[in-house]
Amino acid sequence: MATLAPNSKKHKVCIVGSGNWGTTIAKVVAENTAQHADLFEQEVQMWVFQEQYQIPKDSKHFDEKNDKGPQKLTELINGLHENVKYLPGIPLPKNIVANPDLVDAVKDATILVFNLPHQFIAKTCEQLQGKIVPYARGISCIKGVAVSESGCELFSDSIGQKLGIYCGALSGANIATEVAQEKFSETTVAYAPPSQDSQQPTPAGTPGASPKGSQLDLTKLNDGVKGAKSSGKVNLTPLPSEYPSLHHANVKKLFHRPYFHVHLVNDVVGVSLGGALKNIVALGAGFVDGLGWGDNAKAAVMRVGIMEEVKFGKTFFGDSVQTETFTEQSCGVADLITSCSGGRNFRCAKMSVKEGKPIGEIEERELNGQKLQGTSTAYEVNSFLRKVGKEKEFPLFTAVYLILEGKHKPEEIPALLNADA
Ligand SMILES: NC(=O)C1=CN([C@@H]2O[C@H](COP(=O)(O)OP(=O)(O)OC[C@H]3O[C@@H](n4cnc5c(N)ncnc54)[C@H](O)[C@@H]3O)[C@@H](O)[C@H]2O)C=CC1
Ligand SMILES: O=C(CO)COP(=O)(O)O
Repeated sequence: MATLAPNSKKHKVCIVGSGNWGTTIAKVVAENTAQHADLFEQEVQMWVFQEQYQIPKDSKHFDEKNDKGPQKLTELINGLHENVKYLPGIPLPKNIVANPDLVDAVKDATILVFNLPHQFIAKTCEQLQGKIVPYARGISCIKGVAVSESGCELFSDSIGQKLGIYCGALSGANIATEVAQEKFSETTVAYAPPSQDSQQPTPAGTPGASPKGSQLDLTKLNDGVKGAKSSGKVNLTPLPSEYPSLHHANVKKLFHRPYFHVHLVNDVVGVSLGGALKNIVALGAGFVDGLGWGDNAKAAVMRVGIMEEVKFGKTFFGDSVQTETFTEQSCGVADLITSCSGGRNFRCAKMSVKEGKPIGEIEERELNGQKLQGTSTAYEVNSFLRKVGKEKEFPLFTAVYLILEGKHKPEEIPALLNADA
C-alpha cells in the first residue's frame, strides 16, 4: 500500500464527556479546530451520556406553547447549540456534534480528550477497549486519582494503560463557567510524547522533562501495597507520518485561546496530582469558611494543603514529579486559590457546615447533576494512605476524610492539624 505524504491527514478530535467542564473544553477545542484547519478536522465529536432533559421554564429556550416535554439531551445540544443542562446560557460552536454513541463518537479520532467525573472513567474506558485507532493520543482533563487494591494511579496513566495509548493531562485554575464566558484564565497541559510523535523537540528545561513519561518510584511499602503507580510502559503504536506531529506547539494549538492561556510542561504526574488533591483541600477550606472563621483560617488550610500536595507527590512518585509544578503552574497553587474561592467543592462544603446537612444532600440540591470530585477523592486518598500506613503524615487530607465520615467535627480541624503538639 502506498504511503501517504507527510501531513496529508488531519487529526480528528473527540471529547469524551459533556458535563460543565467537558462542554467548556469542547467549545475551546472546536474554536481551535476551526482556526487551525491545517492540523485538525473542523468537526469535534462530543460524547454525551444520554439522558432526557426538560427545558426549565426560566430558560430563554422554553416555549410554553410548543413545549415537547423531556427531550434527549443530545438533540437539544445539536438543535440549540447549547448544553442547556450542564452549561446553560453559553452558545456553542456549530462544529461540535453531540453524540450519544461512545464508540461512534471516537471512531477514527486520533486525539481523545477525556473530560468526565472521575467515577465514570473506568467503565467508559472498558467500553472503548479495542474501539479506538491504535495510534490515538489522549489528554485527561479529569481531576481525581484512581485507587485500587494495587495502589494509587493517575487517570492519565490508567487511561493510557487500559487503552494502550499515550495520555497527557490538562489541569488549571479553571472554573468552567468562567472559561466558557471567555473570562481570562491560564491552564497547564502536560504532554511528554513518545519521541516518534515529536519531530520538534519539547522545550529544554521544562519541568519533568522525560519523553518516557513518569516512572514508578515506590514499589515496596507496608502491607505489600505497591504504592503509587505510574506507567510510561505502554507499547505505543507510532503516529503515522501522514498526521501532523503532536509536539508541544501543535498540542498548544488545540487548547490555547486568547482568553485561555496554555503552558506546556512534561510533568504529567504533577499536573494530574495538583488537580486531584486540591479538591480535598477545597473541602477543608469550605469547612472552616462555613464556621465563619474568616480568611486567616482559610489561608492556613490552603498553606497546609499545598504542602501536603507536594509531599504526596514526592513521597509516592519521587523524581517523576516536580515541586515547581505545584508552586509555579496554574495547575498547582493557582488552582488551589480559585477552587478555595469559588469552586463547587468549596461552596458545597461551606453550605454543609452552615446548614448542618450532609454534603451529599447539598450536592444533589445545588448542582443539577454535576458531580463533586473532592468527596470521593478524599475517601480514595485516605484508603491509599491507610494501606501504606501514612495517614498521620497527611493531617489535612486525613482530617477532611474524618469530617466527611462524621468521626470528627470541622471545629476540630486546628487540633487535627496539630496532633503531634
Ligand atoms: N466544572 C468545573 O469547573 C471543572 C471541572 N473539572 C474536572 O473535570 C472533570 C469533569 O467535570 P465536569 O465536566 O464538570 O462534570 P459534571 O460535574 O458537570 O458532571 C456531569 C457529567 O457527568 C455525566 N455522567 C453522569 N452519569 C454518568 C455515567 N454513569 N457515565 C458517564 N457520565 C455520566 C453527565 O452526563 C455529565 O456530562 C472532573 O474531574 C472535574 O473535577 C476541571 C476543571 C473545572
Ligand atoms: O477544578 C476546578 C477549578 O479549577 C473546579 O473545582 P470544583 O470541582 O470544586 O468546582
